[in-house]
Amino acid sequence: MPVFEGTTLLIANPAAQNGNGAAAAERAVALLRAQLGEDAVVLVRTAGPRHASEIAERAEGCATVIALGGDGVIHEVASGLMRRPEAQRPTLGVIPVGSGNDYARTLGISGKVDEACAQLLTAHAHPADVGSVNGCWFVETLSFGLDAAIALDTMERRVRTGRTGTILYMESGVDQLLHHLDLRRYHVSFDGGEPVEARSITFAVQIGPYYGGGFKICPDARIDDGLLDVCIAHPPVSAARALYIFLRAKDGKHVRFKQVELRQCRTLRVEFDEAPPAQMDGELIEGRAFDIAVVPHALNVLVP
Ligand SMILES: Nc1ncnc2c1ncn2[C@@H]1O[C@H](COP(=O)(O)OP(=O)(O)OP(=O)(O)O)[C@@H](O)[C@H]1O
Repeated sequence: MPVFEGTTLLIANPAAQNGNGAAAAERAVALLRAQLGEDAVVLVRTAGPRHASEIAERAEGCATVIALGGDGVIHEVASGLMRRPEAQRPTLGVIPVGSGNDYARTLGISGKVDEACAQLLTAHAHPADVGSVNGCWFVETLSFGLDAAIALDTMERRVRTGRTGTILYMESGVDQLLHHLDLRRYHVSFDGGEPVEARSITFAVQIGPYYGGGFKICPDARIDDGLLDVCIAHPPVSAARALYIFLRAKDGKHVRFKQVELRQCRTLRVEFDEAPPAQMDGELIEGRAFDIAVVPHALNVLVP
């Protein structure tokens, strides 16, 4: 089906970015309707957690579903679409209105609503890989340890301080690095190989290159290569050194440090001694053992 044939469903989180999602949704639906027709775009506002994924899962007869909000609501919409049969899975478009906006950054979609709508209206559908972990889906990032603790800390910090974007992640990162630099012990097996025991500070599994609001943790990750890109930060490292390496990750320059290991795989299993802080696309995931795989080209996504 051509990208904008039939009804386009716009699923918007009015609470995204401290409430900016509400006005962004009104603006986006007006811009999309002006080009596609009054009746061609249906706006549904999410009422709370998991609502976006329920709406996406029921998106009958839509060629395209657009998620408006932060990485959390994009994650929910993509998860709902993944629960549909592959042949009836609409194309996913995103309008980023969040604090991190990492998936939109990967797709090259603007953080400004007007520009994002213009980009989507002339975009084409491109196949994207999706990650699976213990029966859940992720479109950009899954991580354990320090980086996940940072992502989870940002949620509480944003409510408390009202900050968003890179400054929010920087503040949180510095605080976690200086006060919670814990080593996690685990066994990991890549592509069905022998499990190896290791300890690390961070362990990120990526579909796209970004996490944490623009940190290029796996600079070479591509959304369509059928591979998971993994970044592991090994000890020994002091808090000051870890902070220095963390700041270099903003532009992907952390990869030159000997503590940083990058690798690619299609599946991996990681079993921690104790349940670590863990996040997928910025949302909390709980557990001690994680079975992770890539589903190549599982979802079509709109790219400029
Ligand atoms: N109406 C709503 N009121 C409150 N929370 C909602 C509502 N709809 C969805 N949510 C939840 O809000 C959470 C965060 O949403 P979202 O990711 O869109 O914005 P954000 O948190 O501002 O951005 P980011 O994920 O980039 O930090 C999601 O977990 C989602 O389930």
